[in-house]
Amino acid sequence: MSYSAKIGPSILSSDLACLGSECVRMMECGADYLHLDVMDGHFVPNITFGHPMVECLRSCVGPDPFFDMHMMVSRPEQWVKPMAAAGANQYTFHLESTTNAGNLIKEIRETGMKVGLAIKPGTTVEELAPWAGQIDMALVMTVEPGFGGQKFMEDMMPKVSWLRSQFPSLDIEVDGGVGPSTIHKCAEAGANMIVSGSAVVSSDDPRSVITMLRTAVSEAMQKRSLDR
Ligand SMILES: O=C(CO)[C@@H](O)[C@H](O)COP(=O)(O)O
Ligand SMILES: [Fe+2]
Repeated sequence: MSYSAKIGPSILSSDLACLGSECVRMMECGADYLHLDVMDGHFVPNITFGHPMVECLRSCVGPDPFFDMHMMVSRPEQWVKPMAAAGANQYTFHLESTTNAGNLIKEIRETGMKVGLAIKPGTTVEELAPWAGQIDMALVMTVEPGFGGQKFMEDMMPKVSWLRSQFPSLDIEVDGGVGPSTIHKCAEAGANMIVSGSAVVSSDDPRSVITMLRTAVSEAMQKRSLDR
């Protein structure tokens, strides 16, 4: 097993006027990485921020925190180089947003960033499967992308279980409505990278929530390895 349990707060739910200090706070509370949601108002019905903000966040937090860019945009090809230059570490694009995933994967790799591939709830995991050998991470959305604070879609868990059974060492991320009450489903299905927005950011004790989420994933991983 080459993957590990990692918790990445989504800062979309934080006070957007204080994004830099919110990123620092999340890292101080034990986050393993930061999940940055980029929305263009076209691929999804909401707008967030782009590479100039990412560049500012990078200067604010320093070189170490890993930035997982969740690119909810219609033309993901357009932002690969700007995001790499701004300090992004992983470029996670949506399979639904491109007609040439193979070329995009190559372009992302050429910048030195890692490659993430996301699917919306209506996209089957079989459509993602042909690319699984070429990516670093698969993101199974557990809400319709666009907004934080939505209800977790448990019916996405068979996608995660299937991916884990087919690709035992792939990083598998879940995103949307994940928190203490839904983490066990994700962990049992085999997700190891956990995005959590409102449950972490709005908590009075984000450190405890992050620790709880990581423990749930680690215990499920241990159980899977004993069962084998
Ligand atoms: O990409 C998205 C939404 O489109 C997510 O990253 C959410 O921002 C996560 O927030 P919660 O659902 O955990 O509150
Ligand atoms: Fe996201």
